[in-house]
Amino acid sequence: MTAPLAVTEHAATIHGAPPADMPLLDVAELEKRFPVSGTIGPLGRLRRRMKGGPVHLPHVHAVDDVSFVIRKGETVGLVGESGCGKSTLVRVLTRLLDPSGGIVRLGGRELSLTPARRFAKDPDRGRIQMVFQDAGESINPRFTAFAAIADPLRRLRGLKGAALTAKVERAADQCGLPRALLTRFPHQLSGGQRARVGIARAVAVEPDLLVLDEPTAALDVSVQVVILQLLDTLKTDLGMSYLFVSHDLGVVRLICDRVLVMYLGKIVESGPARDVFANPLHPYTRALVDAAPSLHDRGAGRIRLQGEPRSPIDPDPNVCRFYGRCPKGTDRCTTAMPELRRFGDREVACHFAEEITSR
Ligand SMILES: Nc1ncnc2c1ncn2[C@@H]1O[C@H](COP(=O)(O)OP(=O)(O)OP(=O)(O)O)[C@@H](O)[C@H]1O
Repeated sequence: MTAPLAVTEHAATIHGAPPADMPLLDVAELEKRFPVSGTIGPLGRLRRRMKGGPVHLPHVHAVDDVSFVIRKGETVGLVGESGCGKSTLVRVLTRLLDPSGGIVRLGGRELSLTPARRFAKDPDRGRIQMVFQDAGESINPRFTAFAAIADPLRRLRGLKGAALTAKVERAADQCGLPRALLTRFPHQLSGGQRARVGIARAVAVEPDLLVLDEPTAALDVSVQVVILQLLDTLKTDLGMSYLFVSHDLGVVRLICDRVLVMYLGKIVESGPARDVFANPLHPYTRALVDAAPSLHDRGAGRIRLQGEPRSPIDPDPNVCRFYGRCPKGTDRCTTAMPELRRFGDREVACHFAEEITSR
């Protein structure tokens, strides 16, 4: 297992010389806001400004001041309820979306300086690849398995002819996809085979970092196990790092070195996955662990907690996002947003973390 690296260590790489042991991925103060639909648009904003009216428009703060690092060879889990911002975060990291602020640095290169549209054709595009939840939906239905795997090799590596075929076949072999299936379309493949195509397509261009957005959620439990084993083998054989997004805390505890717990756009706790789940320090992580389906109920659905989350639209910067749902909440939580603080190899954003750690 890779040694843990705390969330705030990124600071050393933002200001001053990069350390010798530079993280593979360095995310600093990342923000992504979406305008609330039905708002007035750029022209309306201009009109309001000319009339001297308010120009601020409401925004969903989907990712709010998020910082973390991933080291070479590490598997980092990302967990949190639906709507906490996991998909938005990974879409910004993989440069499918532009951030509203902050830095994404991969192997020292600041990816966030390149607009998403331009990055799609960038030679470094292949260094960070994504595997989506449902390969059946993310693969073009008119592409055979061969064409799906060949597509990024053509676009990003400029391969064609025999060299292209050799790379596609190699990726299929690595992912346990029989070559005879390469001529089939997605609807002619089983869920597990489609998942293998999605993974082969991502690893064919030899990325440094694979971002897996619930890669097994659409699969039967028995197939999930086989795909997780495949991912484990590939990681060792190809020397990749993983960011693994999942609702399944059992799987995250099993395969991840570290975990990031996200709530309403913010990281509220991070640390070694086993320790975080065995002894959660943030009341939200505790609630998540308590609400997680047992082994018998695996696949029973997403975790749902009691109570309504606060609104993600222009949240009050002085109020803890978990206030209102938190059993520990007091007036203090409504006047000062708790910052992430370090406790050994853990980081926790709660005013009462000392109380919890000293139990
Ligand atoms: N294009 C968009 N426009 C406006 N709001 C958006 C957009 N995409 C996401 N959001 C909002 O951003 C917040 C985070 O959504 P996101 O899909 O990232 O959460 P999630 O944790 O990935 O959820 P799930 O696990 O259900 O996929 C939500 O409040 C969502 O409604």
